[in-house]
Amino acid sequence: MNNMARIYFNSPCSNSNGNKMPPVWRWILLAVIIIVALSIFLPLPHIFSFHKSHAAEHLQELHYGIVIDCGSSGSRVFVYFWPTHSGNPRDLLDIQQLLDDSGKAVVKKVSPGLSSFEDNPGAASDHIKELLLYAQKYIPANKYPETVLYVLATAGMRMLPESAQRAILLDLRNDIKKDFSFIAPENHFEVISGKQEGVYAWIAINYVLGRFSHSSAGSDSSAAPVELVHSVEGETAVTHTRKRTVGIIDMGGGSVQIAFEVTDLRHSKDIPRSLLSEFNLGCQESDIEHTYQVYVTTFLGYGANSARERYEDMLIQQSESQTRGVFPLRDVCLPAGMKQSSKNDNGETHDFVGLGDYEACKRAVEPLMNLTVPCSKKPCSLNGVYQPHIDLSSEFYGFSEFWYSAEDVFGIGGPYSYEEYQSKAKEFCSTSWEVLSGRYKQNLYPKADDHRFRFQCFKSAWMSQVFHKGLSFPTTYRKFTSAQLVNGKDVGWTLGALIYKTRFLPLRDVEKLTEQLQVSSNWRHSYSLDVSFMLMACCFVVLTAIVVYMKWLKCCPRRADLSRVPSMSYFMTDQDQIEQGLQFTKGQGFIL
Ligand SMILES: Nc1nc2c(ncn2[C@@H]2O[C@H](COP(=O)(O)OP(=O)(O)OP(=O)(O)O)[C@@H](O)[C@H]2O)c(=O)[nH]1
Repeated sequence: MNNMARIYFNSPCSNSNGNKMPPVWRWILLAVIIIVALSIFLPLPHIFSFHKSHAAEHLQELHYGIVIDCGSSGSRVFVYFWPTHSGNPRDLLDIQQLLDDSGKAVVKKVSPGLSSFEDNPGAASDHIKELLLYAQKYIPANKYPETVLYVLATAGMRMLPESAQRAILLDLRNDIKKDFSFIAPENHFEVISGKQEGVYAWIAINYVLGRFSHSSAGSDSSAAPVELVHSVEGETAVTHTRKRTVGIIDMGGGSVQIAFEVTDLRHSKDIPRSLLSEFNLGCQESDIEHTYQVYVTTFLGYGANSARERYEDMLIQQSESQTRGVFPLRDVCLPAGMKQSSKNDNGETHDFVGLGDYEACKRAVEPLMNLTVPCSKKPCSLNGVYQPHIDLSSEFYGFSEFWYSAEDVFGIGGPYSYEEYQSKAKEFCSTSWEVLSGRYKQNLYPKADDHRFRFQCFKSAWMSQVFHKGLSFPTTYRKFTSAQLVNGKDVGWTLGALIYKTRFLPLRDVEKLTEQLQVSSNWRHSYSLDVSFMLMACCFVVLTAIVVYMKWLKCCPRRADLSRVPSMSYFMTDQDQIEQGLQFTKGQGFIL
């Protein structure tokens, strides 16, 4: 006690005047005012931040989808993901391809194609399971039950008799659900039509290029030219503007698809309904902004591998009629000196020897395009099928064979130039097989597998003829790009299939957002009432406090008097006094 200083707080009113407002009440009054003020202003940011963080959490939740493309040359699995939809009906789902830790797309291919299980359909599911086991490693296990799975087969399966298709699909439907918990009802396993395949490829590229986006945001999308679209709403013709879409040509192993938007109803009237596809990518029924009319057609048997088979059959037939079966057959579409043995559908083996003549090859494959088939309505493309005039100011993208044929061996994938392509192809075909195979062994063509390399000469001639002679693109056309990835994203038709098949998913989020907006506007209304009430209460409390304080002041001594009264006293030891040199009387306080 001796060595310590004690501090006393003396109220100015705690004198001997008989105070009517004890200090404790003053503090209570102050506390009430502070509490009332805090209760009004503190919840605002808190409530808003709660709403914001809740919404952010909701949007960050990821959803997954798996699509397996069962093509004629093999089956390939793709994994996609998307965050919860924004709830804005103008937005489509933001579907992205899943990448692994090294930034590579999660994709796996198994060969041969699903159609090769024609005689053993019970083994088809094992083939697909291998792909699913791979894909599911990249998806969080708790998401399996809400992950959608589509197994979609194309040209290879289309070429099988229906009974064989059914047997294979049945095996998949029965077996896959036993081992995997993905969402995969029966209709998620199907053989899609060529038209669907074309439309899906068209959707995929336009989606990735941002051509379906109706906002001006996004670098590529904002650079897209604007198109006037004439359509009909009810009885009236309307015109609206939106981004110009690009056309596609997709050449697989078995079939070829071409699809492009028809933006003028006057032209679409000329197009047979079977060649026109109208669809709405929006989640709401009368969504004109997302409704597109696309000319789409498919040519089964016009894919590069099927065309090669037809070509070999044609050579065999010609040789049988002309040379009475002299073998090996001389083949202008194989590199000079290359020998090739092929088995036909009857199990017969035929030998071919390459002559390496690219121009002669182009002429030789022409009859396979069936350009002389009567054309009931002009103009026609392959096989007598009507094709409206193509607007050459619009862009086209070429997929699959168009990409592999240009890129794998020639290294010129991307913007297409007729002259460059022809010169590369001519040079390749005419180079002797001995030289070419030497280069191949030195790994100078790392992207090309053995099959691609052997048939590159044929495939490049076929691709060129289909593009220019069959589909009538002039050799001067400069707006064609072969592509596999665009903006780093895979633009295969599987992405388009998922976009199309999940187009109604946002509906739930659109409804949820509308409800939330409703609730939040109600909440804001009731909250503003609360705030008004609280403010009035606060004013009342403050006014009362002022009145009480004024009354209390009257009972207090004047400030001048108070100045003589010690407000805070130190009680110090003798030692303290000496050390601080203060004038101090023992036991008496001093004014601070
Ligand atoms: N370099 C390379 N070539 C490929 C690849 N995938 C397929 N090809 C080749 O491209 C050709 C066409 O293959 P896809 O585009 O997969 O066609 P598909 O799905 O088998 O055929 P469709 O059933 O007609 O759609 C095949 O003959 C293959 O030789 C690949 O990943 N890399």
